[in-house]
Amino acid sequence: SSPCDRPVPPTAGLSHDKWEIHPMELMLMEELGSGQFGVVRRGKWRGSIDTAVKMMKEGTMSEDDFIEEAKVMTKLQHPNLVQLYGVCSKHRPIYIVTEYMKHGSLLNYLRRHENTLIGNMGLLLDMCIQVSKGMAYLERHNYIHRDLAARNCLVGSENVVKVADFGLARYVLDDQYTSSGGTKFPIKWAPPEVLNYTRFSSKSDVWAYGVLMWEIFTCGKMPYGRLKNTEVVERVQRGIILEKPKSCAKEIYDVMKKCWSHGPEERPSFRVLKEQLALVAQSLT
Ligand SMILES: CN1CCN(C(=O)c2ccc(Nc3nc(-c4cccc(NC(=O)c5ccc(C(C)(C)C)cc5)c4)cn4ccnc34)cc2)CC1
Repeated sequence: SSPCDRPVPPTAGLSHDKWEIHPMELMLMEELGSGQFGVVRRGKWRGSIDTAVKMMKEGTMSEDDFIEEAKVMTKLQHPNLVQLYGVCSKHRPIYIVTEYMKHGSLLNYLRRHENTLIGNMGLLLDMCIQVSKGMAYLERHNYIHRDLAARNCLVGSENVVKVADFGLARYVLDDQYTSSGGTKFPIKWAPPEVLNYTRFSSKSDVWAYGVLMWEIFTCGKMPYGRLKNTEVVERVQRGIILEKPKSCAKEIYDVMKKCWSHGPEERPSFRVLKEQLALVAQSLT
């Protein structure tokens, strides 16, 4: 009988919680660092797969909501997104298991390699293009990052750059991070509509992407230098934008400026950004 005749047993797909990783299959190795969530360690999954394991400090995130969302996140797959392999949610702290990126955060990579990167506009532009591809994929899937920045991108072998921790911001419990008045809120990557109404969208990700481009072309400088958050909010609302980085071609700065259009609808989509940057890359070769 053809499959459509046979009733599907109600347990189909539930038994293999493919987003659930058995801790016995994970071998934890050296610490990679710690974020506001707790410790992140390198791991081996099923003996051979390199992973990064976030061990979520209790009380830092709404775990049940995240575990539910993880089922969706594991389905988001793209060469420029850090792949979520799954979660270990049957114990505390829960573990978030992703693919491993051996060169760490893009921000640290830019700062560490400033001398070799600063003159290599082609490589810096390629990093921007890689991020725009990952973000265009998220945009196509109506998935908003909410904290796109060089610190939340990672570098792997052969200068591959991937976007990490997309959507994770929604599960952070620390309201110093979640409320726009909080000390940990990423003010310098936020557009006017987020500063005023915390209205997140793929177009607010595009604003943050413009700041990320600025971080890449300054090899990891802090946007707006040492200005206080209140001073940055005031400038952004008055339409004052970041200056052109020294080693950045005018055509590239023109793209950044479009990302910082005051109204979200005036900003290009990631689909358009990706195409515009590919044209700029062609014109520079
Ligand atoms: C030669 N260098 C030596 C030093 N070095 C390293 O030690 C190093 C090497 C590889 C690293 N890789 C990874 N590191 C991490 C990592 C490490 C520390 C902290 C974090 N991030 C977090 O814990 C974190 C991320 C996002 C968030 C928000 C607020 C957005 C929700 C909160 C917390 C990630 C995650 N990864 C996912 C895939 N690969 C990695 C990290 C560091 C880099 C290479």
